[in-house]
Amino acid sequence: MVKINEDLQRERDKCSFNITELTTLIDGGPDKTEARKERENILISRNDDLSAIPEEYLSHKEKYENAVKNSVILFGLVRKMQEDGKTSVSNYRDVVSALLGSSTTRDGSPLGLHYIMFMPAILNQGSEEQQAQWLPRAWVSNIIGSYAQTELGHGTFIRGLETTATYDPYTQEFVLNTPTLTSYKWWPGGLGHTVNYCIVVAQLYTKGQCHGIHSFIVQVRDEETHEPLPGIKVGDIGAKLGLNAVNNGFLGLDNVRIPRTQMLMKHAQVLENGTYVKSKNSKLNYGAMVFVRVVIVFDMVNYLSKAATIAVRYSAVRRQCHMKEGEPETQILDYMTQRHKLFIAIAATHALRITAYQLWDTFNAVTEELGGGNLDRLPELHALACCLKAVSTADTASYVERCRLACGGHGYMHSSNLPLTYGLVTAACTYEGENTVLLLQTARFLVKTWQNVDTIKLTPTVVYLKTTREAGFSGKWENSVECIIKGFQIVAMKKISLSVSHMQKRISSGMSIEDAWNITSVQLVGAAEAHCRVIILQTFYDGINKVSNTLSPALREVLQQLVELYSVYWAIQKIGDLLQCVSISESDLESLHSWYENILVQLRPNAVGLVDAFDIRDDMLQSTLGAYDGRVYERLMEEALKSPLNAEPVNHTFHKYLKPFMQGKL
Ligand SMILES: CCCCCCCCCCCCCCCCCCCCCC(=O)SCCNC(=O)CCNC(=O)[C@H](O)C(C)(C)COP(=O)(O)OP(=O)(O)OC[C@H]1O[C@@H](n2cnc3c(N)ncnc32)[C@H](O)[C@@H]1OP(=O)(O)O
Ligand SMILES: Cc1cc2nc3c(=O)[nH]c(=O)nc-3n(C[C@H](O)[C@H](O)[C@H](O)COP(=O)(O)OP(=O)(O)OC[C@H]3O[C@@H](n4cnc5c(N)ncnc54)[C@H](O)[C@@H]3O)c2cc1C
Repeated sequence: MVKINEDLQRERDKCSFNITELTTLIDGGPDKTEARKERENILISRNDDLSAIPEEYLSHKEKYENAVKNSVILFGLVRKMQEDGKTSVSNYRDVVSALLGSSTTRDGSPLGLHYIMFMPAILNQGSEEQQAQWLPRAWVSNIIGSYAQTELGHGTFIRGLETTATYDPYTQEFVLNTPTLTSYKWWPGGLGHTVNYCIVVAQLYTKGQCHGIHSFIVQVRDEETHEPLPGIKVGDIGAKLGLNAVNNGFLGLDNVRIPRTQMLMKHAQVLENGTYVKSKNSKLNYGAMVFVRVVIVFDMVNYLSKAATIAVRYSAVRRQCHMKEGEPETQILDYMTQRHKLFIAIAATHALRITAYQLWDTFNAVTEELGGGNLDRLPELHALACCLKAVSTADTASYVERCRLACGGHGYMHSSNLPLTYGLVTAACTYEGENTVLLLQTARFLVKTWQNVDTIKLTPTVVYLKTTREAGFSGKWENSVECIIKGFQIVAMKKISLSVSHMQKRISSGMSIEDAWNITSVQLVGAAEAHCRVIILQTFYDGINKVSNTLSPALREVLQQLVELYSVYWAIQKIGDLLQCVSISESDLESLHSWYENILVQLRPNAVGLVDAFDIRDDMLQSTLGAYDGRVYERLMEEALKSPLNAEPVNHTFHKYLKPFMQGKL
């Protein structure tokens, strides 16, 4: 029996609520908790077979080779789960995300894109026949694919992609080319040396006309030998800030021919004679990106809960300085500044989780409507997915970095798992749509909505644009969560309204629409962010209220404290906006700060219980600082001893360089 650190045990003893009750709530029910644990048992059952060398000591090439070995073992387990009927499309998101978040794919997996984008793209954009042809083999990984959209010259502006797919009616084939250096595909995960197929996004030409970008299934390597096929130039793009096991690749195509049936044809088609049949909406071709933006929000929740668990447990174990002379050294968690750094990460994990589920439901509902030919809610889904992807990734990157800093020097160690975690989440600010660009997409939707606010039926997420303008809406400020949400609604409405009026003034004074948009775009990004904050705050508040009656009083109380903490934290962060838009007095401000301090005090005894409830086992957490038993110092030393430098008492460089240098001979 492993001894638990005494401080950590004391924290657990004083937790006021039932930790299992919260874990069950997070998972969505006892059956879901059980299923998750069973999946995790399966995932860690092969841990002994996985390479145990810490990744950070490996070369770029070794990292890749190690990642392939480990990923194959892990995804092999997923295949086994599929065969045993333990996975279905409905729980696939959880299965794959648990796997990608697991210890052995700590720095990403070269097989990830196959599950995250290759298969979803075929599901989303392939006709029924194409799905029947490709998915069965992809599902059991007989073929492995990637998603090749971004090029050396263009990532954001996908209408500007240069790769071409020209239809040849005589052979009924598409001929694919990357005619310039800037048209080389650049970034796709697993493309370097792992996958043998990929979705290539290219400009479609038929009968001499360009019809914009479409997706094609292209085989890049031989299924037996894995050699690149004729006309294919493929390789790894090199070392990156993080995700170094992902094997992101480049791809050049020189007159590569594929059958007509390998253009994904659910929404648009090219007939045998080369006739182009348009999609109902060209943006349906962007469906795979919308799906991934939705799952990224879930992914952020996983990483944030890990970082919070590591930093909170460590802060309970770590003692530094004396708050009062004569008393033992203080647990750093007792410093209010430390709680200020960490508790927001706990609250945000819950806020983002509830919002991610809501977004997932919207995505599924809209996808079903699209299937029936109803495209009405596509713009709202796109606007929602864009801003939630942007804000959840930016916030998570900043909270994870706070958690890392909150662990002092030890947070800088790879073995804490905080640097790698930061590397993973900060990548998400860029991939799948760079965050500023995505916020501008949401702003575009908000501007249009605002311009027609009195004439169109408003969808639920933007109804506040109208209600906030009704007489008496804001009322007198009081320090309550409801009032903060109303305050944020007014801020968002005013930011949108101001951006629109500034743009209109510029246009009236002779500026082009494009220039007016560009000059106003800093405000527009602020408006989109404010809108997103309204959505997260409201969804979190409603989500907790909805389940409140089903909870024990102790858990209800602590969850309400988290909702309060999240709201007050953001009210203080955005106090300038509130002061500008809402009548809030100096004394309101003072009591807002006192309220915040009170919640930090109230939450203190439950901090460790709250992160324990995330129920992340040590095998998944992989952190010297965050393990359940709190043996922080022992683990740090154990990990240090794994450094290859410690394998020999004297390194050969002493004799070769240091000694001659010290003797003045070099
Ligand atoms: C089998 C089950 C499987 C289950 C699997 C389970 C999975 C398990 C999960 C496990 C966890 C894993 C976590 C993830 C890890 C990720 C790994 C890393 C992956 C990274 C991959 C990548 O990184 S892959 C590349 C992504 N690369 C972009 O992301 C480019 C951004 N760039 C744009 O996306 C466009 O370029 C941009 C800006 C919109 C302008 O596009 P554009 O120029 O064509 O459009 P305009 O701006 O002119 O807009 C014209 C009108 O189109 C409207 N509109 C635009 N887009 C629309 C849309 N999508 N839907 C609807 N409407 C749309 C717009 O709102 C306008 O509407 P309106 O006219 O009415 O105002
Ligand atoms: C780790 C990682 C994995 C990836 N995986 C894949 C993959 O599997 N498949 C794939 O196809 N791609 C992948 N990508 C590529 C990714 O999708 C792009 O990098 C991303 O879409 C951003 O595009 P960009 O690099 O062209 O940035 P740019 O668009 O060049 O952005 C640079 C700057 O310009 C600004 N900017 C650009 N356009 C505008 C505008 N219209 N208005 C205002 N500002 C603007 C941006 O805000 C940013 O500050 C990956 C990227 C990373 C980092």
